[in-house]
Amino acid sequence: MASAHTKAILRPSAAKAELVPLLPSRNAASSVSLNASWSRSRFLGLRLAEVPNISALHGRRGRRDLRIEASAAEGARPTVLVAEKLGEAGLELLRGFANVDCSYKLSPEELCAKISLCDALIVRSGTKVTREVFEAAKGRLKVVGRAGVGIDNVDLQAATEHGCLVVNAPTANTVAAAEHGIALLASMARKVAQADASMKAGKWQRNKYVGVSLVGKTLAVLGFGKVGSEVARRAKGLGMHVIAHDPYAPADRARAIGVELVSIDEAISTADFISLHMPLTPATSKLFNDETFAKMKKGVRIINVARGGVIDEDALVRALDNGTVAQAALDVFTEEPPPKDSKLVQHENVTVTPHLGASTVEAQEGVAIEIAEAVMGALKGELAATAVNAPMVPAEVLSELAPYVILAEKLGRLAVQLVAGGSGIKGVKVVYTSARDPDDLDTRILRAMITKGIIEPISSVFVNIVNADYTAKQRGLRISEERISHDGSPEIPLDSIQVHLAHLESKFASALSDAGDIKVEGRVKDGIPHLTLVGSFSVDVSLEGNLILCRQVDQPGIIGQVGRILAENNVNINFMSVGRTAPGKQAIMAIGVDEEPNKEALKKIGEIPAIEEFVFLEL
Ligand SMILES: NC(=O)C1=CN([C@@H]2O[C@H](COP(=O)(O)OP(=O)(O)OC[C@H]3O[C@@H](n4cnc5c(N)ncnc54)[C@H](O)[C@@H]3O)[C@@H](O)[C@H]2O)C=CC1
Ligand SMILES: O=C(O)C(=O)COP(=O)(O)O
Repeated sequence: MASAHTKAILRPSAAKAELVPLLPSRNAASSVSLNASWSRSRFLGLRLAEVPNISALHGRRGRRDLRIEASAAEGARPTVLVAEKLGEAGLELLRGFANVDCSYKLSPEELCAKISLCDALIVRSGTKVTREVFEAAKGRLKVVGRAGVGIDNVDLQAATEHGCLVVNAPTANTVAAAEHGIALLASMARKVAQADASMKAGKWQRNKYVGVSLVGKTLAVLGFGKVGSEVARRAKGLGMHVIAHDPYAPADRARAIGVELVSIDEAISTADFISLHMPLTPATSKLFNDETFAKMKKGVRIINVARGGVIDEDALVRALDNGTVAQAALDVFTEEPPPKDSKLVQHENVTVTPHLGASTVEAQEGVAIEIAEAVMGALKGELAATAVNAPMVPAEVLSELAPYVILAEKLGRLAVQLVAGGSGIKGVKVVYTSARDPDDLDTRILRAMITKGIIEPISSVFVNIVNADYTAKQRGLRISEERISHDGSPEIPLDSIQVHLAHLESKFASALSDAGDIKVEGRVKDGIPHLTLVGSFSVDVSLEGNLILCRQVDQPGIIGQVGRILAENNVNINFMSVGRTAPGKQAIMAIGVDEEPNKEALKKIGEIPAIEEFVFLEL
């Protein structure tokens, strides 16, 4: 923590002064979420552990949160709780790396009781990973792996607030789900399940089970993502006319398959068959209700292999009873398993399967391997390609930004240590100077690190790339970003990063800019982060070890006096630079030191007559 002295208000006791907490209290409720998005799973991910010091981004809280990486390195294995059946190939991979506890069918209470002993949790759709689970984890749970696509059973907001990464396995069961959709489509049209049950009951009812043909019929695919587009492709092979509705799907992908993207009203009012393939979100919950059924073509047939909650099930029963919907084929239900006396399940025009979309041998092996790799990667400090609640930055971008990531955190740490007691930080402005096109510079990871640098020294929360934006918002910390274009080479991502803390008193008055902000600026030189500006004084000191900033009247001998005091206390100087306004006027001396000087040494530096103020800062 910073210590600060000024000649005017020299307070030796301030050598370990507490910094002012950010406002409002960190317990304040907030509804902010960090870029959680369903479509994120399509982006490339980061491999944090491959970049020096970047693993600190994930799950670090001082020494305690280095635990997972340290434990992997030291042979103390992390513990992975597998709460639902997972393919053997995935379990084998996990066992090579972690202690694997396969405990299926845990009650919510049992899950909460176990979770504080686990570093990772793997689930399918049958386990609700609620806020209570994250709270019960007491900070140990670092990653939740969803062995499948839908993450509506994981409280993403709570995961983000707890800095817990959520990863899924978004691709391995796509074909299985699409094939199941087609299986339900065909078997519903030909009443296969009903005819089968009738024969097994000893009957031979050829007239009762007359079906409808698929060829030439219109199928509306709602949700034209991975599964939806595979269903569309297969339905075209069956000779169907396929249209699709998806507000976010690219038109060229639809065109490539020969599918027309239409409005939801057009889709549901013209289709003979409707197949649902969107996620369950607040926007899609009960999207199919009395009103939507009323707009459908009479006798429409509906297939749902997505999520039960997308349909108002009572409304579907009414639509089946009044003939608006001729048939439905459902793999998913609002409540799973549905109540035994569910009218929907029992309805003679409804074909049901118990959430089997992903249940093929091949898909389950694939999903198990996909999620095991994602979870292991996350535990090693890598951010998986399938992270759902963290910004995705391609590996090559991350590797290029690596020294700037370190610089960003150090500038945040420096700036916050310059704040004088009494004033809470509210506004942070980050200014990036770069020759790059703004679209070609992803600053989210830098912003996360500046946030980490500002918040961690003054609080007990740990900040990582998952919860940085959330934590900042929760604490009332507004972080704005500005770009200044620069004439250098676009090969270099950034020329400089400036961190401004708005209108605060500083322990080191020289750190205030003309605008009255605490201002520090850094650059990367030969791959090493340097501090290059404090307030309006240019300095140049590598950001390693710790830092002493002194302001003095420019005159001979000061460097020698400070150097001698440090040497007498066995404090090694690793870098030194002096920035002055003009010869003989005020100067700032920035001294990089490997060790922390003791109070006595700091006091002696403060007593050098020419030194007007100084501050010791931990990097
Ligand atoms: N029954 C089962 O066992 C399985 C079910 N699923 C479910 O299938 C669904 C689709 O999975 P994927 O295709 O892998 O996901 P995806 O993310 O690739 O596709 C979902 C698509 O839905 C679209 N969408 C979002 N909101 C929409 C709205 N209001 N209207 C229309 N489209 C909207 C998105 O833009 C996206 O293109 C998910 O709900 C998933 O949980 C997936 C695999 C197996
Ligand atoms: O992947 C999905 O979204 C699924 O619905 C599959 O669920 P499951 O893993 O079979 O419980």
